[in-house]
Amino acid sequence: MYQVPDQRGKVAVVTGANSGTGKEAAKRLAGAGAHVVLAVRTPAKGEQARNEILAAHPGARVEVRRLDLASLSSVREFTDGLATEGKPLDLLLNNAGVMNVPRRTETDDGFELQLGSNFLGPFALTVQLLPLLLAAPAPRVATMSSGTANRARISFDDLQSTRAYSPTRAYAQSKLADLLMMIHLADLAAQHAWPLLSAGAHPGYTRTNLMTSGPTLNGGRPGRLESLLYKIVPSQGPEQGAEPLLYAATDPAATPGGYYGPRWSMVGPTKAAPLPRSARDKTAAARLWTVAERLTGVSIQTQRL
Ligand SMILES: NC(=O)c1ccc[n+]([C@@H]2O[C@H](COP(=O)([O-])OP(=O)(O)OC[C@H]3O[C@@H](n4cnc5c(N)ncnc54)[C@H](O)[C@@H]3O)[C@@H](O)[C@H]2O)c1
Repeated sequence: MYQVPDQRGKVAVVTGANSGTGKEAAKRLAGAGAHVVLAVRTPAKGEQARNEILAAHPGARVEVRRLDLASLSSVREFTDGLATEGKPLDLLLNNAGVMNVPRRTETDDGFELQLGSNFLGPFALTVQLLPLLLAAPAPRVATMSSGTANRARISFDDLQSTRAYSPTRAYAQSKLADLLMMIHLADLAAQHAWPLLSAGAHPGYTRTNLMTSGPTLNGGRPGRLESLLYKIVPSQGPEQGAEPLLYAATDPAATPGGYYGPRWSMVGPTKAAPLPRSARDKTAAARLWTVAERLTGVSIQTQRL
């Protein structure tokens, strides 16, 4: 089991912290002494997670705040709330995500739902939190991707899947976009000499709500083939699934632009997972960052850094 180093005195935001790997990461950070903000779409579910964390770690500092990554105004409300309080932010864990949404759906802002929730919302969140992150001595942004990013491509000519929608392709694209964001943020940190470390993770096949609330290999209800695959493909619990993300967020050996995977896939978490070839394309990373700035209206130039 990965031992999270002492986090006393640190403030952490974990998105999607009411379930799965997010709840586990929040629990482990709180157990290591961090003040953890559970950033959740449904506050009642966040309160339930908070109670569970407090039951495991009485006296832990855990608070619930509403954040809907599928809404830029909700992201703005969330970051404005933290900015008003002005506490430096040590850790941001971009964990939340939706997978294989069966039919093309749009966010409040007109983005394809998986791109919006998994990438554009987290992009706006990350950039808007930069002033608080850069006020901390050694801030980190850890971003959750997925093994599906390995076979993804960014369709710059149809980013929002308006011409053709495939649940799995749109999910994989959003997770590759997460990796490109992580890489470009690491490059920006180097360029600007920020002390910020940006690293990525993928959990490996993990038994969470993501796997049980509808998503399947074909984006519909699990068929016989999927049900069989779920039984035979090795999977793990959220306790293990959260570890690569926790490693990226807290381990002294994690490196800028590092990418960490599960132990059983023989690539980590103490060793970097191989970055998919498409995630090593720095031109694509810079291009996607510019597209995200245009789509969200959020950029580092408009932040007080
Ligand atoms: N479970 C796996 O096998 C697996 C594999 C690869 C990658 N992942 C990634 O791991 C991350 C965590 O997923 P999980 O497996 O714990 O599943 P999960 O469904 O338990 O957790 C996802 C969380 O994201 C939250 N979320 C979804 N949309 C949101 C929104 N618009 N605003 C705020 N929160 C939102 C959900 O409420 C939930 O708390 C995701 O990014 C997912 O893509 C999971």
